[in-house]
Amino acid sequence: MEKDSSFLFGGISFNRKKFASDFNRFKWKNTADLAEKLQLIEKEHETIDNSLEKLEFVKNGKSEMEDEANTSVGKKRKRKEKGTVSDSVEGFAVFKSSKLKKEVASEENDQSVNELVEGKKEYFRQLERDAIFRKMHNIHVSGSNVPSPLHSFAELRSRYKCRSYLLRNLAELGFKEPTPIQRQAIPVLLSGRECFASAPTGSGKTFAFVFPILMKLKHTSKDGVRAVILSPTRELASQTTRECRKLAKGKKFYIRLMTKQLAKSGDFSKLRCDVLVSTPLRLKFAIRKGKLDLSRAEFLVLDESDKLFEPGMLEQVDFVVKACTNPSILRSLFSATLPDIVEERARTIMHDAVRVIIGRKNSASETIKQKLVYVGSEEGKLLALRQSFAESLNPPVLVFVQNKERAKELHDELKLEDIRLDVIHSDLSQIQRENAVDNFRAGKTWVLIATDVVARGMDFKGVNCVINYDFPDAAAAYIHRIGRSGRAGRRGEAITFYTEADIPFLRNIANVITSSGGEVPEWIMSLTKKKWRKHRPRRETISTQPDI
Ligand SMILES: Nc1ncnc2c1ncn2[C@@H]1O[C@H](COP(=O)(O)OP(=O)(O)OP(=O)(O)O)[C@@H](O)[C@H]1O
Repeated sequence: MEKDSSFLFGGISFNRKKFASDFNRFKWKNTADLAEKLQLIEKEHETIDNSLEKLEFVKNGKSEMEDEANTSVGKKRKRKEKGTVSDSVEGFAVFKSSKLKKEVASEENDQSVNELVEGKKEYFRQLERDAIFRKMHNIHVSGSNVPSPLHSFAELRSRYKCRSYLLRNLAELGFKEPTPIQRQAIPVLLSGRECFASAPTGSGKTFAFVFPILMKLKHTSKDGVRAVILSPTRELASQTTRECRKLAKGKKFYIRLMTKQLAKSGDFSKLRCDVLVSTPLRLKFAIRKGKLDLSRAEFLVLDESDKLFEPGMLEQVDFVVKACTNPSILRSLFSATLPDIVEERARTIMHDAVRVIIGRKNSASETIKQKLVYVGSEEGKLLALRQSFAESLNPPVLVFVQNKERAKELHDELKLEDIRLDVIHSDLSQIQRENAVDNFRAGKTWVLIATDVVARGMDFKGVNCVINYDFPDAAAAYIHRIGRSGRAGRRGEAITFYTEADIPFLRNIANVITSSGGEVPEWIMSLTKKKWRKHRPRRETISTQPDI
């Protein structure tokens, strides 16, 4: 396990007045400013180092700071998320200002004390470097002893002895730099720590959990399942399996998708499986029916964890979690939206987990231009959609509706037009759903009408525009739907139609828009925020055809 750590100052409060000079030293505005501060800090180390050597607690080999920090770990979590002065740097300022004034012990030094002092000095430098680096990449962490973030993929070899095949595969995929979530979540998992992670849509969370699994597995399974990844939909499970295979290319890992056939096949006693990707229901079925044994699983990932914790899925997830009985299993939760309630629930099953948040929690990707469009009525929506297609259809476009009935209606309404159109919803067969996804991916379909079955996790490259034909039923649904566009740093667009029925919930979406840098009219911001449960109003039919 790694030695690097930043928990020491996790909970020390910071008096800005008292330590104004220290505070100003760490008050930065931009990346260039940060680099300058880094240099400044390096210079100041000499003075600090000299003083450090004289401290009694260092001589005694006992870290008073650790004790001090341990008493208040977690207190600053809220403040951390706001992205104020980075935690360890802040703590360092406190330490520097208070400890240096303390009594100084005798000048006698022996070699072991020197070594200890050297170790401490390097440790502080590392804390500062980590804090600054995290600040630059908008990474917020909490938890004890958080491993240093990755500066490059090459570091995976020097720090973790990463196998060449993995680095080769990353290069073949065209990945030059780790994304912020990969920079922090990969070291956390590789250090054997459990993890809650939240990062914007399209920011590379899949590889952030797949990579450490493949690295840790090393050899192919002789029997049993070694890693389990749960996804809320079949489409996402299938995509994750494919991504996992891409990264494992050249290595004979057994990476399996729990299909209906496999779930029904019965005898899992001889199953060799390194990574098993499944929806919770299929896995529960397989455990029950086929006596699939997960007792040796070393990893459990709950992808789109907030969705998995919703009623309806929670019971199945709970069943799977309980079936993974290996006491040293590493569990991790990933999602672009991670409500506090999910974290609280998850904490009950996790041990000493590290929390990694990229940017602001529960916000949309900043690369998406978001627009709200008033359409008055259902009829108005159809007119607005036709008009937008006529004026500026820029495929691929995803159109989200409230339910499968409405998906069918809108498809029927538009299918005779000169647009390559398709539809996906849960009433279609597995093959039909797969074809719809494949054709959209391949560019054969220009416009895909969809329910929320493809709202989460699906990585359709280059979706130019997401249209919320029907207003989403929650802020999280909005963030995930529009996140099918603007992925991996690309630009995207999201248009949300709203009618009178949706106005009470407009402010919630407006907040998401403003928190990701967008603008909304003043009158919307002055609406009161309505606490929403699922907003699924009864809507008039889309169909303009007379009933026969
Ligand atoms: N380091 C990287 N450099 C460049 N592209 C990357 C990198 N890591 C992942 N990607 C690409 O970014 C895209 C989005 O990744 P991914 O699907 O993992 O996002 P996500 O964060 O899981 O999104 P969502 O919240 O919607 O599930 C994918 O096409 C993936 O191949």
